[in-house]
Amino acid sequence: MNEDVVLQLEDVEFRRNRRVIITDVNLTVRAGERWVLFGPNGIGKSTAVGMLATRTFPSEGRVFILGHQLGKYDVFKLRKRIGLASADLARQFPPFEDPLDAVVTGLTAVTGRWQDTYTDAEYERARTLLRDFRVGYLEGKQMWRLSEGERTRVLIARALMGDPELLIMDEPTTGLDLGGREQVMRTLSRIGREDSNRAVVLVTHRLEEIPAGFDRIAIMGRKPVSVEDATAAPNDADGRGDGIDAHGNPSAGTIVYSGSLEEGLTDERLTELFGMPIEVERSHGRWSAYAV
Ligand SMILES: Nc1ncnc2c1ncn2[C@@H]1O[C@H](COP(=O)(O)OP(=O)(O)OP(=O)(O)O)[C@@H](O)[C@H]1O
Repeated sequence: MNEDVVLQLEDVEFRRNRRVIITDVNLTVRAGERWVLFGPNGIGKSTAVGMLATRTFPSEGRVFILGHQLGKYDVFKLRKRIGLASADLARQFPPFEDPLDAVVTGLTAVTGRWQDTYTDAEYERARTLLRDFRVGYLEGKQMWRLSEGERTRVLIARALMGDPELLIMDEPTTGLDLGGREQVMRTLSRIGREDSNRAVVLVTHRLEEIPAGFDRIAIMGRKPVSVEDATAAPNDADGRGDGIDAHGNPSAGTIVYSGSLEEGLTDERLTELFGMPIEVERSHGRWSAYAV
């Protein structure tokens, strides 16, 4: 595989309880690229991220991360090279963990300090990161007491702790107030524009939260259900039950577009994706979209 390929998903499918959640997912992310993974609620973005972060395995297809095939290489080694900020990860911290420890353990990718030890310099870096996100005052507190916004900032600081080759952020601005969101956006824009080989994947369902420097997008939508697999819905003129499979589940999510952000975010594509007329706008370098 080409050396600068950081992530490669080949015909990936993920199934649970007889339901196909995502299918036919193909994506290549190279060193230094900044990607947005975009799509409506429940389409499978976090499911895909679970694989990119080595937390779940595909039911079909192959996932390569930093040159290694998922399932055929030690995930603990891989995790040390990946920075992750996600709500799933946030739930894994022991409730009484000191936020400073939650950040410094980003180096070893464990949740919950146990027998691992860190140097003074590493702790100093963790403190600096906390201060960068204006939550230096959280040192000595307990994770379970943090507000959602504080927890988010701790998570991003942790994701950056190991200077990772691959940075994955799943909805990093969830729960933040306006000031907090804009502050995280500033940091993400800095990461987006930094001159480095770091590959970054940012998951969002809000166009307003695409930071500067992110110039590629993978858009997830529903794969059309084949006529044989569709369930007839009572008021459905063509008797297909749009987007509902034979078990009554929504049809699988897939990547319907990947490439340049500017070419991807069109009125037509979002109108089709959300099933209503949408107009996309861009001002002050930021994107937004409204139903018209
Ligand atoms: N382990 C699982 N078992 C069964 N169903 C699952 C599992 N994980 C996810 N799902 C289902 O798969 C679908 C996709 O979920 P996922 O969280 O990946 O979507 P998402 O695009 O991240 O959504 P959101 O934008 O709302 O966070 C949902 O319908 C969810 O209920």
